[in-house]
Amino acid sequence: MKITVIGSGYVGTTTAIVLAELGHDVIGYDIDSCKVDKLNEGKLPFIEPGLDELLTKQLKAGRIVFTSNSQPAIMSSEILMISVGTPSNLNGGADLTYVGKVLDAIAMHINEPKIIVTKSTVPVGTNRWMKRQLEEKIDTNKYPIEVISNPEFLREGVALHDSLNPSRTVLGGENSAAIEKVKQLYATLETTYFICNYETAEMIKYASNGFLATKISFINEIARLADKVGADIIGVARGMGLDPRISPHHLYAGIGYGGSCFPKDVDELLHLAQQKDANLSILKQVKHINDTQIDWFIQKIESQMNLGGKRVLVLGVTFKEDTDDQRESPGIRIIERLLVKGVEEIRVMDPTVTTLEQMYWTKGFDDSGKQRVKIVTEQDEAATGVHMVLLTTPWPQFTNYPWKKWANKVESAYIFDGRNYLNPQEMRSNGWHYIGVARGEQK
Ligand SMILES: NC(=O)c1ccc[n+]([C@@H]2O[C@H](COP(=O)([O-])OP(=O)(O)OC[C@H]3O[C@@H](n4cnc5c(N)ncnc54)[C@H](O)[C@@H]3O)[C@@H](O)[C@H]2O)c1
Ligand SMILES: O=c1ccn([C@@H]2O[C@H](COP(=O)(O)OP(=O)(O)O[C@H]3O[C@H](CO)[C@@H](O)[C@H](O)[C@H]3O)[C@@H](O)[C@H]2O)c(=O)[nH]1
Repeated sequence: MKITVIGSGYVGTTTAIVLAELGHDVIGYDIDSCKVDKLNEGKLPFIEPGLDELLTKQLKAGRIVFTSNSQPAIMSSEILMISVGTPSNLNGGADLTYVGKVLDAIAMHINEPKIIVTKSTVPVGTNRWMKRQLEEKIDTNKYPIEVISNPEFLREGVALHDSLNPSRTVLGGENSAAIEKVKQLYATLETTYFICNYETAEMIKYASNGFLATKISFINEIARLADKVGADIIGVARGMGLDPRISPHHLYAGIGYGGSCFPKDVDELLHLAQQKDANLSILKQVKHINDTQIDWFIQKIESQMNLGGKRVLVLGVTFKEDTDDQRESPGIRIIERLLVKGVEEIRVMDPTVTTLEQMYWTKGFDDSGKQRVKIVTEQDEAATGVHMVLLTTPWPQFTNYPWKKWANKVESAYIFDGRNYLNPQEMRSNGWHYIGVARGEQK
């Protein structure tokens, strides 16, 4: 089948490449011509393990091409899959500007009947609204259109695995022929289809993210108590997770969830609840716990030493490992907090960052603040003279860092492991004072 994937970001690029891998003819369309040029040269505009090899393979096979020209992108395919961003508005609701622009482009270039598939995460009610918008803009007697909601559940860092092995394929819509056609896109994948109406499909996506965020905030709150009573939160989560009704997944305590999805999707759910006069009291708490988990971690550091005037090595600025995505990253939030606390110098190590310009600042720190931040790429001298090391992203590389050697070069050998990633015994035997998130230190 011929498909145009609109938006070549993390989701759109992955989806386009995977659809090509499934044997379809794919056009990736994005308004960002730099991104498009890169992709046509076989270079990914972001880091996602395994995806670059597949991109090269599919470009060579001629099954995929990228364009920033909307006209051929829309005219060439019967199926148009939307995967543009839906970031948060200031009021917490999702911003549908990009989706609206796509609808305008479709209306402008429509030349045949089309099925519009919504992969972007859009608020409940949006697919129905999209259909109405298109029906207003297009002569649907001449060019009938159908809209199908097909929310995406991939995780960054393992996007290829998740796309090739979907936990489920949710299809929301009103036209069974169009739903059948979308099912054919995935015919060679093993998946369970869940067919429902628009609102149910949209709600499944938000409720799934809300629930996963709830698991994380739940375990983080339990960690705060575990920390006071000397229980090891890793053991607690493992023991809980042995019950298949609980499961061990998304039950790792740390410095809170980040990324472009959980924070924004929890906000949108809360926004919708407010509009509809419903009280999502659990999710309010989930957000609150996540927002304050970094305060809790900073307090833990300050219970050991003052931050003012200290030199700190921060390991990790991406919101999780195996991605270069820093959106809503807890590591960045910690750096911003350290600057406010008056640390003298912050050294940052992250496998995806080599210059300060690559850091995704959120609070608009002035240059004097940023002057206290240095990107370090060489392991050897990274820890020389620092008062503490903070691990903020669980990059596998960090376990192999020269911890023993570093312990002899630091001003004081304190490691605060915000992801419970390192082995406390090993770190202690390497000469470090190890403090994790509720790792069973006796009070
Ligand atoms: N990132 C994830 O892990 C993930 C997973 C599941 C669902 N989602 C959802 O998928 C959507 C996309 O997320 P993302 O992380 O890929 O976003 P992204 O910001 O990485 O990519 C969005 C892309 O859309 C392009 N774009 C914007 N307006 C356009 C237009 N009018 N025409 C064509 N292209 C346009 C942008 O240039 C950008 O390249 C969001 O709704 C998100 O919530 C994301
Ligand atoms: O037990 C856990 C699991 C995750 N995290 C953190 O939570 C955030 C999100 O992690 P993860 O869910 O692995 O990554 P995302 O790529 O944001 O994927 C989520 O958001 C996507 C966008 O909606 C969905 O498609 C996915 O199903 C959903 O897992 C990251 O900061 C993680 O470090 C924890 O703190 N503890």
